[in-house]
Amino acid sequence: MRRYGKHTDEDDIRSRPNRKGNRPRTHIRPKHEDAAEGMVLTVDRGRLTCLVGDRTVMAMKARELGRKAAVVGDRVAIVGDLSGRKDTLARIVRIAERTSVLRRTADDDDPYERVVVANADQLAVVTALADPEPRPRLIDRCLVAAYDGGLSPLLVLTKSDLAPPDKLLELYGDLDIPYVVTSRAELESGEAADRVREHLDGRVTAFVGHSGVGKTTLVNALVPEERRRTTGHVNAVTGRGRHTTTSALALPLSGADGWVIDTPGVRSFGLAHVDPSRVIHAFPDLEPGTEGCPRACSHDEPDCALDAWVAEGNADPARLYSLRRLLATRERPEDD
Ligand SMILES: Nc1nc2c(ncn2[C@@H]2O[C@H](COP(=O)(O)OP(=O)(O)OP(=O)(O)O)[C@@H](O)[C@H]2O)c(=O)[nH]1
Ligand SMILES: [Zn+2]
Repeated sequence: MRRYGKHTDEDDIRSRPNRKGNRPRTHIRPKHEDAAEGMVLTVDRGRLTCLVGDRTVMAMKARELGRKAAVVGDRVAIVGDLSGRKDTLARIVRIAERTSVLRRTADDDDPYERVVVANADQLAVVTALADPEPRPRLIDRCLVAAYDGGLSPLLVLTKSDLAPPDKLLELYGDLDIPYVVTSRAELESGEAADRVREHLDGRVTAFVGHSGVGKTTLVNALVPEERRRTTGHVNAVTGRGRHTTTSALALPLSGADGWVIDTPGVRSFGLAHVDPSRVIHAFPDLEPGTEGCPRACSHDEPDCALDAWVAEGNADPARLYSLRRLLATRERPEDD
């Protein structure tokens, strides 16, 4: 587990202007040097379920954190009652700097981004090949969110017993995204879980998908039996029914080292927050070609230097085409 930058939050506090001219509060504020490290597993109405060592501890955010919200996957410093006993409530006093952030906006006009998951290494985009029909635009939007937030994408194509994956795979071929195709028979034999697991070992993977694609079925095959989720079933971690939570939920991977973060089914994935310059980091073969771009280039406009640079033979035109297709998902309405 990563160490915490001890002074991050204290520095914020110190630099805050002392408007009322009274005693600076920093002198009386405890530094919490004895705080334990934990990871946020789920959030429900301001209550955060955290893993501290091998204990599950309920906590709330300390007032000194201000408006900064802790989300699933956050590494936190936690003080107070860490016994994990019923009806105890610890306090989260620091949130460590995040290595990645999966963000979404409720829709494209919504200026407020929500961090859905912190510190995930990978985003598994689960898509059914049929029933429901694949929605490439939604996949593209998830990929943009992954690239923007610093997660590497993984495509999981389910229900190959109902339709072949070829067309969809062709669409993503130039993006070089790792993928797994699964069927009902492979789910039943355990082979589906085994093949997906190979991509998850040693990593924290957030799973997203439209409702009905088989995400729950798959996640259940990847986590210990007592952690499995079913509709209407009470969740072992939160003690609440599945439908009462809108938060993501981190679950330990069984049979390998890693975490599976299940997220609520998405219908849309707002991208108002996306910065094209962060997306292009995921295209290292194209990035050098942006040197001649105008400032704050969207890389999807007439002055973009990438066209000429690619035409000179510096990179594969198919890659630029794929990048543009992804970037364009930010400008079009979501459901088509
Ligand atoms: N034919 C077929 N059906 C599958 C497969 N995987 C899952 N299903 C079925 O698809 C339906 C939806 O699966 P869920 O796992 O509940 O889907 P979900 O993505 O979690 O959807 P929500 O629960 O609505 O979020 C269920 O009836 C599953 O049995 C598959 O590989 N092939
Ligand atoms: Zn450009």
